[in-house]
Amino acid sequence: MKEYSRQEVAKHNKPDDLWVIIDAQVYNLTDFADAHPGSALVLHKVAGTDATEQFFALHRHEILRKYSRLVIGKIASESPLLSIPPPGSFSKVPYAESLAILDKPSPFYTQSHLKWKAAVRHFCDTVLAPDAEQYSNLGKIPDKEVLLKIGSANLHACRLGPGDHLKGLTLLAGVKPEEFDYFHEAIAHEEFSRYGIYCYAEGLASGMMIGAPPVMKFGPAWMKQQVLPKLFSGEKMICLAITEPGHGSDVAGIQCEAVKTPCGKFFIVNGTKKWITNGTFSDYFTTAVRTGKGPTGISMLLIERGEGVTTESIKTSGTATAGTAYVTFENVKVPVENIIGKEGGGFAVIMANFNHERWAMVAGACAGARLVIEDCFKWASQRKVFGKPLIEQPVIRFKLGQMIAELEAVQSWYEIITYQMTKMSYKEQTQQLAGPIGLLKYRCTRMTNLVADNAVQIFGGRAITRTGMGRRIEEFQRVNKFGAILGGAEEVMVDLGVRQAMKVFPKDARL
Ligand code: HEM
Repeated sequence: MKEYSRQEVAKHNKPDDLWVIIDAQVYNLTDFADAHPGSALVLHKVAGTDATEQFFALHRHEILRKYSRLVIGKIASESPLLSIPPPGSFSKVPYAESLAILDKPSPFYTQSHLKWKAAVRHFCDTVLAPDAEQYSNLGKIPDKEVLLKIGSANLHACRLGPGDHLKGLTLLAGVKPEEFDYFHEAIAHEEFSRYGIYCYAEGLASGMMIGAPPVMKFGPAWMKQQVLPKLFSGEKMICLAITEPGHGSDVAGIQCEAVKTPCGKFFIVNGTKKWITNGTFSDYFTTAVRTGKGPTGISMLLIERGEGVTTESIKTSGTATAGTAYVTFENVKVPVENIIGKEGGGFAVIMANFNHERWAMVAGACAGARLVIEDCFKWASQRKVFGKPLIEQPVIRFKLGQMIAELEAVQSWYEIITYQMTKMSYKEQTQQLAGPIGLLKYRCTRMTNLVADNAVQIFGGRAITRTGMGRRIEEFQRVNKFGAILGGAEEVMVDLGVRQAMKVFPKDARL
């Protein structure tokens, strides 16, 4: 790279000959100035000077990478201070990584988990990151190629937990299928949520994480053999269709009906489903239908996209990248073999499935909150107000500390529950962890609420601006409420936790 002295750069100080120094690199901005989103005027004012401080006060560092074509050289015998970590590396910002990952002793994480985390992060940094922002901003669903690459790395299957479905698969970092546990899975959820682009992460087949387990755990053999391989490869997509316009957390109120034909070979399905993640681009719908009256009248049915199935994109607070759909089933003919579990046994399937979904949501939410905290720490350290960095203000340190304390508390509880999952069968998890996971999810979304609130106050106006330095904060605070509603509303979660506890409350306990 060509080297210049600072005196040499200083000569290029006019609008038609405009160089600046940013972090020891020399940029020729002459032709760029008129296209500069912050105006040409501000660049004219710093022409020929070192504008490092002004730059970092107003831009995210990624912009330098994006506009690296403007670099014409470097300042002789100076090195850049900013180190852009290579793909797959961990952040050195305090609390930006969970404590266990940073070489602190942990009762849960082994070398296998750490090498897995590094490999999944490398995959996400190199395959997902370039796609993420572009697709999310356009409101497009993730590139099919990306979904296929996730399939080639067997990551779709890994996000569905440990189990027989991993047998014979080659996993990243040489992790053996038999050593893969819920901590490996949790790490995969964390990494997939690390972009601060919620709806993009949702679009990465998160519908599969909730739509495929009923097939895996309760589906008939033919369904597992024919459908699962297509899902794991990324060739086909599946989603979970439970909620309806009139019934959200109140699963017992489901109205979408499936009536058997006189020959007994088919169901005819009629009804609508709302807020179905990935529904706009799914090939299969794991659908809760009413086959009779009362709680035993609910069944789960695998419905393939075809005649009578229509999906419309719902305009949510996020973007269309998540594929959130309004689904209509109109006289859809479904073979009776497509029942998942027993006819009339849908309620149990739904309840068992919710645990895994809620737990995975906590993993993703913790990773998202961590990213926000990292951005806040960086911003508070580099942003100067009233003559000193924001972090010099006790009120800012309090807000940051509050966010960290809340996050680490939730993270610890979620790790303990993850450990319990590694020691329990799926049935035991359903019986014993539904209540604690419900309460954990509630605690988690209260934490993200506080993180969003504090982060907005730390970032100020930039937290309500979709582009620029606070873009991750803006997104986080805009979609934060998704977690408090999806997979069961906060109030329902708390109630579930207490009702489950009441079931095992000792009859002979007295004050
Ligand atoms: C390599 C040099 C530079 C590049 C490639 C660049 C690029 C950009 C881009 C892409 C934005 C839009 C940011 C966004 O909304 O995401 C922006 C905004 C801005 N830039 Fe630059 N810029 C450069 C240097 C500078 C310098 C040296 C200054 C000040 C002296 C400056 C001042 C601003 C201002 C004031 C804004 C508007 C910020 C806001 O809306 O909060 N830029 N720049």
